[in-house]
Amino acid sequence: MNGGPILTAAEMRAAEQAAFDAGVDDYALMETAGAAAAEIIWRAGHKRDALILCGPGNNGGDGYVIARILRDRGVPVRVAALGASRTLSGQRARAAWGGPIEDMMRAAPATQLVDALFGTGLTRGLDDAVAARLCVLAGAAAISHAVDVPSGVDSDSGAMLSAVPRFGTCIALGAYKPAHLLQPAAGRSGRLVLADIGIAVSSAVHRLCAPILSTPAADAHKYTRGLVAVVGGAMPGASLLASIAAAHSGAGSVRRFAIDRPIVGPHAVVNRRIEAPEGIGEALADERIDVVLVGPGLGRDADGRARLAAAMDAGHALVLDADALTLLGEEGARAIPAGAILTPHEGEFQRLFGDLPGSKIDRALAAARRSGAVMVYKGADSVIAAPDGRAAVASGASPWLSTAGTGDVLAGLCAGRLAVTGDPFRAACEAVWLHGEAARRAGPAFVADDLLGVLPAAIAARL
Ligand SMILES: NC(=O)C1=CN([C@@H]2O[C@H](COP(=O)(O)OP(=O)(O)OC[C@H]3O[C@@H](n4cnc5c(N)ncnc54)[C@H](O)[C@@H]3O)[C@@H](O)[C@H]2O)[C@@H](O)CC1
Ligand SMILES: [K+]
Repeated sequence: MNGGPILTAAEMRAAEQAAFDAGVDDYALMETAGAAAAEIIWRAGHKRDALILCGPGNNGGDGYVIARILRDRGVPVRVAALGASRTLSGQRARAAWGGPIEDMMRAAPATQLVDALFGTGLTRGLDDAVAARLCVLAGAAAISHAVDVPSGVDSDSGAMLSAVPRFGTCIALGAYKPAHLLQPAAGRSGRLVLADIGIAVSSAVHRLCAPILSTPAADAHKYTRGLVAVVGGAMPGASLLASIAAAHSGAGSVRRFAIDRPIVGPHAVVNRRIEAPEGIGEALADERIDVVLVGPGLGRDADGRARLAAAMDAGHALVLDADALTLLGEEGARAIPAGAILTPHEGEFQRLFGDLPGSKIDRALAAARRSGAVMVYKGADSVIAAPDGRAAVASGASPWLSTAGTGDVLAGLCAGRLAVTGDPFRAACEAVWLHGEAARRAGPAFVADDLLGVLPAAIAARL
């Protein structure tokens, strides 16, 4: 499930330094980076006229290398700079370009725009006039590329420090950076391409990619494939959605303990009506239960609180979602059993953990460490984080997922995959991927129920 390491600016600099220490020449690295980017730009634009914007640092240096290579291939290239080059490699690349250099504020637009103003070294937002000019030039181009990161985004957090135009493509140099996957910065590029610049990079934080799933063993039976219990409450629909998602996730068996007995839904989900919260503990006292999911449709009243307490006291692996997270956030101190999966959205996360510092990745990792649970910190850029420091960031989620009930489906998938794998981090990664894939297959304007029907196909694609 490792779709490529994600490095902060400091980690990237350390990886580059390790390469320099091993004898790699720093200008040679800039030539490699520029050549890799130029190849991607060439494939998209061929001989269409291009304007390359070059900043004062090494990102600008990459820009001069790109300009020279494209010019040598016959592309009509113009270069516009934002002041002088301040790094030795940048100065060398600028000299090797050797052509005219326009003032960025006066340069006319071109069919292709390449933004090599600032990369991982950006320390503050661009001046308003510069940011506005960048937006005009990018908006006027038919094809636009951001080199490493779009200028104006904070590489480590994905925050926008000044106005950032939308680019057709962002070329990540050597490794992904948090800004490539975290919002709002991630939303400023239509396409993300990773360019290999030949240096070794590694991180415990990576981009989420498609999982490899397996079919049940030949001698499997329903209990060896995982038994999920879903504790419902006030709102029947939510726990039913979660239960059916769990049943379609590969788990062997799903039981739902709720106040209602639904008249719809698959007969394969065993529904037991338990009106009094006291009955939950007894229903969960079955050692064959692998995972308990509680939260979707639970309710936040005393009844919901009692059901949550019974679920948490039962001693099974836990998935906590929705109302369970709100109740926990209100109670504050109640210990979350180790090995649980928590699926908070932004508001629930804040209530549980307060204002943690750093990027969404940093916050998810801190919450995982603090609670001992795997975090599925949801959103357009879901971050899955484990207490041991591993994290995965999902990108490209369908915006149609922002509809009622999709969180219940995700929670059910987490529970089902946890029952199958017994590994909370792996289960959470698989669940988030399956959820995104189901949404992609469901197309536009789906309702959460539609995800259920496409889950088997999403799983089939990964067997
Ligand atoms: N370190 C290396 O050897 C390599 C770096 N590469 C490129 O270099 C980039 C990082 O280079 P740098 O560290 O030089 O950083 P940048 O090129 O992002 O720019 C840093 C420079 O801009 C100034 N600056 C920062 N924010 C500013 C603002 N808002 N307005 C005006 N000036 C501002 C800084 O004082 C510094 O001089 C990467 O993103 C990548 O594109 C690649 O060439 C691969 C090799
Ligand atoms: K850039």
